Amino acid sequence: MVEFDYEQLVIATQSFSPSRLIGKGSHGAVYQCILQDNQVVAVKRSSISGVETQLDNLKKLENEIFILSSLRESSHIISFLGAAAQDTAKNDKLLVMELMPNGSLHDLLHVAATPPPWPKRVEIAMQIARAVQFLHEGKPLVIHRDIKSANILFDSSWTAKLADFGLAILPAGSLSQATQPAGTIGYLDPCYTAPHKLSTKNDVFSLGVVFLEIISCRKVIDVTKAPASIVEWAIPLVEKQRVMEICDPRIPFPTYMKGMIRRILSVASRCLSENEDCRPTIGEIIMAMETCSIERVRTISTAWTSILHNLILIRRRRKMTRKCGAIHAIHQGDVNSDVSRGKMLLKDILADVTLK
Ligand SMILES: Nc1ncnc2c1ncn2[C@@H]1O[C@H](COP(=O)(O)OP(=O)(O)OP(=O)(O)O)[C@@H](O)[C@H]1O
Repeated sequence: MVEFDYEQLVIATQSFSPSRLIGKGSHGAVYQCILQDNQVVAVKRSSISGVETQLDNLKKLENEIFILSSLRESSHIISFLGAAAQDTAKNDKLLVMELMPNGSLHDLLHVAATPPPWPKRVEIAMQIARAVQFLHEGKPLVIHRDIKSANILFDSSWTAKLADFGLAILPAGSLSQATQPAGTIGYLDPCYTAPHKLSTKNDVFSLGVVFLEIISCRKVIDVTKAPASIVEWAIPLVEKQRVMEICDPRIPFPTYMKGMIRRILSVASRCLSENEDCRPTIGEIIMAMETCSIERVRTISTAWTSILHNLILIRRRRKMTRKCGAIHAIHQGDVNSDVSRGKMLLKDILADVTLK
């Protein structure tokens, strides 16, 4: 793990100046930081209010540093660049990570003026599923415990990456047996009621909620609506096959995407099953989503092949008609016809025949 110099980071964030503040969460604040080599990164510092909460926040940040430093590089997980510790007794720590300049999925869905187009939504859903697959199928196995749209951030090329590993846990570690359930209301698995109920299916539940949020653009808890919970609202509609009512009505729906959206909603409803054993594993989720995109590509490529085939046929027919016209002209000895052109076309025909 790269150890940064704490004092250098203080200078590079202009002493955690409000002008460098990107955002604040319940446990920490993130600042834009310009390193000596002019690289622009993000630095997370734990919140420093109240002695007890300060310790809690520091523990959460230390946990995030520990988890991120145990992971390999992944294109779907925020890149960890290193950490810094204050060398005096003040016990302050900093996490250095890649800067995600395009905000969060939460803001894209609920704050941005223009809703994301359907193909982009499908792409984002796939990228998040891949992030979870990396955690659940990788070594070490990691359970994130706080998958939500606010923790999915976009890099400069609008690739979605999973961030905020403050609550993440390595189930193989001794800590996991004692760790109390945690997460965010609206995304938290109702089955996760005691430490021993920790499982990858907790993340699968949260992923299902995020899928519903991407397709509907509805907030996960919206007290102005009945039912307020996105899960209670959407699942009965999926069960009654009224899936189109869940889709965000603000932008036109391309017909060719219908199958894929249906598939995502059906996967979401399985992720949200009350019985954890009925929920799919992340491998099954990816397989279901990939099968559908392969089917889509196949449909599109079949359509393209038939369009190209028809174009070739039309061109051939036109060419043949012109050639026959020329032969006819030569045979008839029509003085008005361009005999030399006819001869040239005849040469073409002979060349064609030779080639065939
Ligand atoms: N690498 C990053 N690049 C840009 N912005 C980031 C980055 N990491 C976090 N942020 C933003 O900083 C803010 C606070 O970050 P974060 O949510 O991780 O803090 P937290 O206190 O751990 O969160 P929570 O309230 O979920 O516990 C959020 O608005 C988030 O979008």
